Amino acid sequence: MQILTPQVFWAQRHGEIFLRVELSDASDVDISLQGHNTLQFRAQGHGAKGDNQYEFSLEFLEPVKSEIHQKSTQRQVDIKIRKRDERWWERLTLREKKPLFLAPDFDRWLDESDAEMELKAKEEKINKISVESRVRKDPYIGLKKGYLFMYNLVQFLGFSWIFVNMTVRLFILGQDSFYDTFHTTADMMYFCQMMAVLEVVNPLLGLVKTGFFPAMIQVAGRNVILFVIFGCLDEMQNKAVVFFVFYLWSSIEIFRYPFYMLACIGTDWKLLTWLRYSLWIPLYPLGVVAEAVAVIQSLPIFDETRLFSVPLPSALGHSLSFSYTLQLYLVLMFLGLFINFRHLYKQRQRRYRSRKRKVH
Ligand SMILES: CCCCCCCCCCCCC[C@@H](O)CC(=O)SCCNC(=O)CCNC(=O)[C@H](O)C(C)(C)COP(=O)(O)OP(=O)(O)OC[C@H]1O[C@@H](n2cnc3c(N)ncnc32)[C@H](O)[C@@H]1OP(=O)(O)O
Repeated sequence: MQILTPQVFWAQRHGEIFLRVELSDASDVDISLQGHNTLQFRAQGHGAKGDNQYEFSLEFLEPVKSEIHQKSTQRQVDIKIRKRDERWWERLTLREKKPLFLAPDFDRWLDESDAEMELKAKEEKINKISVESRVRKDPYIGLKKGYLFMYNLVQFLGFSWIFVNMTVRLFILGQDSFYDTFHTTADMMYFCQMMAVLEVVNPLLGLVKTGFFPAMIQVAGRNVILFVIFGCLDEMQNKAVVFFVFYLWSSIEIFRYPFYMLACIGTDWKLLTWLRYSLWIPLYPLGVVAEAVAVIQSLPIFDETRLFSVPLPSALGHSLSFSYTLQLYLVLMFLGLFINFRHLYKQRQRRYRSRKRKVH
């Protein structure tokens, strides 16, 4: 019987070689590896020269792994071989001159960059599945999401009430509304800012990805202004600065909390996301300036009332006014502004960089 060579088509990926042997109804298929890189193929089948014994040998460019996957169908024999080192080969065979029976398999053919993209897509899919399965493993995920959703909803309603109340009063009373902001909205602001302490607790419990430090600066900074400067000094409560501080705080929160609520249910509204990650740019410095004005206005009042002053030994004078602590706090405020401004800038970059990557 005449021994012939079948037509063989090939393609590669970074880790594998695919061979397609054009032999129908193949039987007695014998595929073996000699050394680390020479494949021997022998089979009985129907090829270009009819029913015959067909065989070929291929000496690969680089070593391959010993296990060979083979599948014979009515039309062809498919062979998959793993490369020993996962890298792109510039050709299939050690000899530069390609054997006549060998041709590219255009059904499977990819050039190096396309194969890399395919590899990356596969890796991303595997990562996504492993992240999803990790997430699915958390039995309390529903409870955590439910708690966060409710927390954000309550804060959203609280700050919306303050914002709407102040806006309506501004339209009706004009500038006069500045002076009784505290008396009309303080109870709700106390409630919202006390609840906001949870924003420091949540990252500690691993419920949100927020940094603990930025959240602490934010909550502690506002609560000093609300509970110490406005809350403890009656003289501060009817000043116009209360209006500006409360208005600036609530202007961001009526967008930030609904943004978080949507995040809890896996939804994202482009405009809301943009507002959450952009409004702080003018509002944050304005807020810090308004808070600084409130602190400066309170200094003479603390000096006069001696509230929170620290008694000193008589040799050093009467007592140390709390206004000195507040002067130090003023410096800390601008340091806090810098830290949180940088944090928010990074969050914005991260959000828009990762979104751009998802689009392409
Ligand atoms: C006595 C000691 C005193 C020490 C302090 C001294 C310094 C004081 C200086 C204080 C200056 C304060 C000035 C300030 O009060 C002025 C104003 O506020 S003016 C108004 C403008 N303000 C703002 O715009 C700031 C608003 N606040 C914030 O943005 C946050 O509080 C802040 C911590 C600053 C940043 O937020 P965060 O880090 O959380 O960023 P993200 O929104 O991107 O969230 C990160 C990821 O976590 C998820 N997340 C966060 N929280 C929740 C939640 N409640 N529910 C659900 N999910 C949440 C969020 O979705 C993000 O997830 P992902 O990355 O998957 O998108």
